[in-house]
Amino acid sequence: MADPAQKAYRAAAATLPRAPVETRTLDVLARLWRDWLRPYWRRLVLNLVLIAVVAGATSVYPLLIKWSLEGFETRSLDVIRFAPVLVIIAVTIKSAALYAQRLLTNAILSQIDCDLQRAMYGALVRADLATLDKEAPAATANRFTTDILVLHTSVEKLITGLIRDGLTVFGLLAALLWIDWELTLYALGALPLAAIPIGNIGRRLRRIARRSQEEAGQMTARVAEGLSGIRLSKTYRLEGYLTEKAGETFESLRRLRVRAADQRARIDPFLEALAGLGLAIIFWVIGARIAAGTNSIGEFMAFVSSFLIAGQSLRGFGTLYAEVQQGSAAGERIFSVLDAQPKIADRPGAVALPRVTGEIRFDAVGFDYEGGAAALRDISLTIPAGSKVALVGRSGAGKTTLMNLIPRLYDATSGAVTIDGRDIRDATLQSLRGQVAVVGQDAVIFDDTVARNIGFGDPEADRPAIEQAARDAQAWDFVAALPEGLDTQAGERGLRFSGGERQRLTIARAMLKDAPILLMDEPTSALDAEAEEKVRQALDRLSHGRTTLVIAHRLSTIRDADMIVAMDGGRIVETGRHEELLAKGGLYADLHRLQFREG
Ligand SMILES: Nc1ncnc2c1ncn2[C@@H]1O[C@H](COP(=O)(O)OP(=O)(O)OP(=O)(O)O)[C@@H](O)[C@H]1O
Repeated sequence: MADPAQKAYRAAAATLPRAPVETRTLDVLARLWRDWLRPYWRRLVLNLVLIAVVAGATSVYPLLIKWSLEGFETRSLDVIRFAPVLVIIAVTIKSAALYAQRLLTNAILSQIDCDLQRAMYGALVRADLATLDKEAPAATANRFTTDILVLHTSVEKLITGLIRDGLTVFGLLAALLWIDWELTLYALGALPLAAIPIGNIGRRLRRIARRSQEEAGQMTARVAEGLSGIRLSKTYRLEGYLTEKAGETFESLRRLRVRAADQRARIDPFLEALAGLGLAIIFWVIGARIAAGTNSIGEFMAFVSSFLIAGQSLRGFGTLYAEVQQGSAAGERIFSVLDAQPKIADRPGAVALPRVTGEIRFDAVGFDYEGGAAALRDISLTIPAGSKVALVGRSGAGKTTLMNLIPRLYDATSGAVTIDGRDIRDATLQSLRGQVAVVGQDAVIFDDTVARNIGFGDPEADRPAIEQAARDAQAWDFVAALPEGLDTQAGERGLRFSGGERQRLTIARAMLKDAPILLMDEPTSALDAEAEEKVRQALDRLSHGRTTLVIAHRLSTIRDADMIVAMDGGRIVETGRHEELLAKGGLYADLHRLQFREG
């Protein structure tokens, strides 16, 4: 494994692949509509109808008032009897429609949130490790909450605002044109010019929104990182350091928020000024016309009041525009997750690998991490079927990287890896990974029952097979003692078990998988002597008859290996059995001396 600090640094330094920086807002909206909103078009239409009902009921109020007042004056019995009833009906209709509309909008949008989250999670768990490495997991998780929320809010406002303000603006515009088309053109002549500054503000807002979302991801990552390492941090008295580090991201997020607010705040006054300019033009033209006796004051009043109301709705549009820019930045980040195409996938014509004997060959293999230095160079190595091979070397030598190539967690940059003489890139991923079992230092236990946790090794295994695997892995003694045996919940990250117990559960899982190739990152190095002995027995049993590749941290455990491969700086520097390598006096002998002295 690479140094966690380095990993964290790399994660902090980059993010998941970004969409081409200037994807147009319209493209994002079009995609949102095409792929995510359109399936719900019927409900959306119903939503529009409800918005229209609300608007209709609202416009009935003034009519009702006018009718009632007139009726009251003439003491019309009809009016006196029915006016209150009609008011109640109108209010009831409006309230019901309003409630239904809000509910429906949120039901549609929540459904879309859920669809997007599902798709994003699916894309992420299928993504290549090389892609996932680029962002801290907590920052990626943030896309499921913050980005989704920003998109949700912006689409919600878009749906209601576009209809409400759009209808008002177009209605009033038609009225203005009808009252006096010439004056309308004069008054709105400057409007197209507004597109330039508003467009600029929009672009800036989007950039800021994108950076804010990235920063929010960093913030979540920092908080999560700090809390997950809190035990260690406390013993090193790192509270001050952590608070300061996290404070930096809070601060840069604050700065971005202020900048966004600054840009948003410019839109309203700008449109207000533009409306003022229009009004000045109206005054000027009308003034001239009144002086010439071609217009009356009455015409002037109607025009001006409609113009002012239209101006208000136009400002509503401005706010909406800002909102949409932010939503589209969030949409872009969401889509970039969906678009991360795994490079490690089945080739056309890939065939299912039949059960292998397990001979593994590395043929002049080189590997570079994206943006990193060469991690493996010119590796040529044959691991005979059924043998036990140990990888040793200093930290960072490339042992984990080499192992990761076998189940194609990464693909070699050059050269080839073959199993039973077949290039692993020609086999289907499923059949390849089905033949490889992995037991690592961190025993991964999911928050499910013990039986399920073991059963992941072979989804078709029945209870007796699971029980047998637990016995073979020396896990039965503690599993049987659990309150509900195999059906006991393992708890989050398997926290109810000790390190050694967790290891034995993962060994049981590997037992059940019964794969011909076993990869181990020496899982006993973190255990105490007693736990280690049990795990070791289980591992011996597990590795029996399989091609076993083990990363050895304690050299005492690999004296019996068929071959020891010593690595340094991404290369193999020597291979041989324990005694041979000791006699040779090279890297292995050095490492051995070092451990012996420490021991
Ligand atoms: N995801 C990654 N992205 C970029 N570089 C990486 C990544 N993982 C490892 N490296 C680098 O590749 C080199 C080999 O790392 P690797 O994890 O294979 O070493 P290792 O021998 O397993 O070390 P250790 O014994 O400490 O686990 C190191 O220089 C490491 O920093």
